[in-house]
Amino acid sequence: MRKRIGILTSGGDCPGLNCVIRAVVSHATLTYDWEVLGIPYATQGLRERQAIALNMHGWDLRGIDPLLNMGGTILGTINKGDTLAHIDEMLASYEALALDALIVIGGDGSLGILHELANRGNWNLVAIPKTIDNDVALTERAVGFDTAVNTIVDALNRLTFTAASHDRVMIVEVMGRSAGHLALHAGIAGGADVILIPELSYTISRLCQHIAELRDRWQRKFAIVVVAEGAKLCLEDVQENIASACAPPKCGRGQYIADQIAQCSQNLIDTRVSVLGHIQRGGIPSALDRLTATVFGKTAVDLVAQGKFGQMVGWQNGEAIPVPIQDVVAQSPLHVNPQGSLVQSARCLGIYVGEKT
Ligand SMILES: Nc1ncnc2c1ncn2[C@@H]1O[C@H](COP(=O)(O)OP(=O)(O)O)[C@@H](O)[C@H]1O
Ligand SMILES: O=P(O)(O)OC[C@H]1O[C@](O)(COP(=O)(O)O)[C@@H](O)[C@@H]1O
Ligand SMILES: [Mg+2]
Repeated sequence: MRKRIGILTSGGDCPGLNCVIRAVVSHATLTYDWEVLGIPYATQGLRERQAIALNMHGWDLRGIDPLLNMGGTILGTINKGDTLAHIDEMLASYEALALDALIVIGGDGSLGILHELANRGNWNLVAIPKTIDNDVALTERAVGFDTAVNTIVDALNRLTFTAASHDRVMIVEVMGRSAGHLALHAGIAGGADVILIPELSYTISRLCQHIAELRDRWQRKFAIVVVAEGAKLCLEDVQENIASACAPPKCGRGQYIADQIAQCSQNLIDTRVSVLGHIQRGGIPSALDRLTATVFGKTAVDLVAQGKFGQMVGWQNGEAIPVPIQDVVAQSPLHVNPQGSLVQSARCLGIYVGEKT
């Protein structure tokens, strides 16, 4: 009998999701002649028993396939809601939709939720990692990360020239509440002077000293500071700043750092803050994200064909390979290695990346 598979996107959106959907539908249809149902809004759509028939030519515009380079997800997604409260409805939907398997595209949080559901319902689940945070374990790539890094680097390129023209310290706040991969990759590639990430706490005095040194020792009158939204102060600074009017989490990390730099320099240093926000989640997927999405989508369909369930498609040593979802969930979120090559290279280039651990 003709197989029927479901596909959904879950968690924060990112560029490249539509490219995964495109690959899954194309391969499932062309190679296996399966029926593919798109489930809108992740677990919410599942709970409401919604499904849209996806076929290879349903979205053609004069032969153009917009899914290759369109940001976001045509299926919609959610990153909030009490999944456990509606577990029975979701389990019943999988049965009612008569799915032979479900392919889910999600980050660390979504995979945890869907893995739990799959266990309870005995579902045939295959997962594909996506996240701009790049914090999914057991894979060297996740869809969306490369595009987000490029978006930040583009912003840093622009900000560098205006910072230099006005001798300003430009503070750029980027996403990453618990993992600093995005800030670290984009900061190094974009020529930042300071990169502050959740994994390596920083002190205000060392930060200000670094900025002062750039000016006094190297005659660099401007500076670029990249700060992850979850960057952490050293414990002693946290105590000292507890009563401050603008201390995280009361105000954003970027503004807090700008205020501290202004204070350290008796307002001699002019600062400006750019919070990149959801700009980092938008845009046309990069070539690398399109390639990753395509290979991941194709491999997920093959895993379904081989009956290899409970697996996530991971990227290791240049190849897409299956890794058990339960191991991924147990080891996620994946943090920056404080002793890793990126942190060491940044330090050797004179970038302040927080205190040594
Ligand atoms: N289907 C869902 N239903 C409810 N909450 C969800 C769902 N998917 C994700 N979330 C919430 O959103 C957060 C981010 O999801 P995640 O899959 O990690 O996305 P991202 O790719 O943005 O990292 C999770 O930690 C979880 O709290
Ligand atoms: O879209 P929202 O709900 O504002 O979420 C913002 C968060 O989503 C992300 O882009 C993706 O990560 P999460 O796994 O936390 O959803 C984070 O970098 C950011 O902190
Ligand atoms: Mg996540």
